[in-house]
Amino acid sequence: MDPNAHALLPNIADLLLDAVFLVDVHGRVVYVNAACERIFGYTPDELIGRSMIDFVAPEDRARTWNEAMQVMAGRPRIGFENRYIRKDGRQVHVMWSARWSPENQLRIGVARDITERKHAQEMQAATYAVSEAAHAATDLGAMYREIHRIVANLVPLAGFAVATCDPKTKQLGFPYQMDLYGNSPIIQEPTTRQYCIEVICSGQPMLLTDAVLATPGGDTSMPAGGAWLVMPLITQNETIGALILKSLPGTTYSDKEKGLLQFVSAQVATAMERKRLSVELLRAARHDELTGLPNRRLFQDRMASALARCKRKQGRIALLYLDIDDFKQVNDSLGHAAGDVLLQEVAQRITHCVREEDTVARLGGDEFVVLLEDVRTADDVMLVADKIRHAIRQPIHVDGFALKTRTSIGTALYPEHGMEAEELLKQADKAMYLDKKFKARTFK
Ligand SMILES: Nc1nc2c(ncn2[C@@H]2O[C@H](COP(=O)(O)OP(=O)(O)OP(=O)(O)O)[C@@H](O)[C@H]2O)c(=O)[nH]1
Repeated sequence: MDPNAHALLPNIADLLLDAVFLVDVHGRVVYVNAACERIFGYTPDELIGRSMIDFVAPEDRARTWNEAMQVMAGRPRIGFENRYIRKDGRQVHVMWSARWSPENQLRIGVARDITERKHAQEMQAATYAVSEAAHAATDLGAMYREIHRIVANLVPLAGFAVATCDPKTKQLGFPYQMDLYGNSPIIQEPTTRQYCIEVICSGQPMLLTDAVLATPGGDTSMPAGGAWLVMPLITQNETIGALILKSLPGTTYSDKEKGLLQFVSAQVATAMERKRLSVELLRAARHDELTGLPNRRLFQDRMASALARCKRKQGRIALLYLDIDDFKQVNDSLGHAAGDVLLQEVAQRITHCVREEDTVARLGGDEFVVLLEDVRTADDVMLVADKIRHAIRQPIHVDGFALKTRTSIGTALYPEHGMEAEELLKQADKAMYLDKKFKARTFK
């Protein structure tokens, strides 16, 4: 090569947009071009003589070391990607082209800053992950946990909370809040509520740079400091809540991170609304609208599961079939709305007479059914039936009238009266009919 041209090489290297490194056999930097400072934030003086691996993000060190060994063994490589920590603490993604120079005993590496591309990929991956979470999560709780995981993969996160606005009451609640170690709660609800309302009203994110939202005494495992970022959850039609992110101690969120989080929040808002709708639809399909009780379909599912459990464990269950006596008269004399109130009150009273694990369902009209789990004797079933009869017999106040209501109840036990749901239901219905007929005859 012309010696003049040779002398120009360092100038040429400094004009390159990619960073050029020469690293010796011990892994120490011996030369860098000007682009290194732009990409890594360190001046050549700050890099030369230092060990290259010290600048690599800790999570990538092992595979970077491995890659360096491969290159030094004479296997040149184009396309190895890893992350470095810039002087300002931010992460930079680079793609390498590297080879070993045996005559100089130096590793020659050219590094391209691919942070922007990675950022775009991250956004795409986050969109996909959020939409996947909305589909895969069985309920809203599972979805919040998954969103926490996705956000923690995108930005450094010490804690995460979700604030949601109830679509009916417009009340703000915190259905999810968790720190790095799985502790909850992490926020002071009254203070956080004020900030969230502000964010929801303005539709603008808010960055709080001290511990204003933290629970007093909470999070003692970490030094104080760090920032709180409150991001509005905006759908096409409205703001449905906020995401609350707590940064790692002593750090805050950069504008770039805020931009990424704003994008992710929009995806999360859409996914949350979709999930909420599907949860509501599922609930509506399995519950009675008037009383909020399980409907026939959900009752059948519960019955099937209870029977399966019983068959496995030789257990016993009972069915109570209830029908309000002369309910038609309430409708006819006081109107349908009054009849509705009576049905709602009856539903409540039956529910209060049984245990939480039992199921009270409305089959339609004035007919209810109770599935009692873990029944010991037939006498126990009679006791529950009497308790319900007594509860319903107490006056029910509707439209200024104290209505005296009675109910007919028929019972059936598994395994005595049948092995399958249908048989048991038929048997309980028949017994209820006999109860009603007996009372009618007695009354006459
Ligand atoms: N208010 C109200 N009434 C309903 C609803 N669904 C069904 N009904 C009415 O409930 C009544 C059911 O009456 P029945 O069970 O046939 O008759 P009953 O007066 O209770 O007589 P017995 O069962 O023989 O004691 C009918 O008048 C239906 O129109 C509802 O959601 N709300």
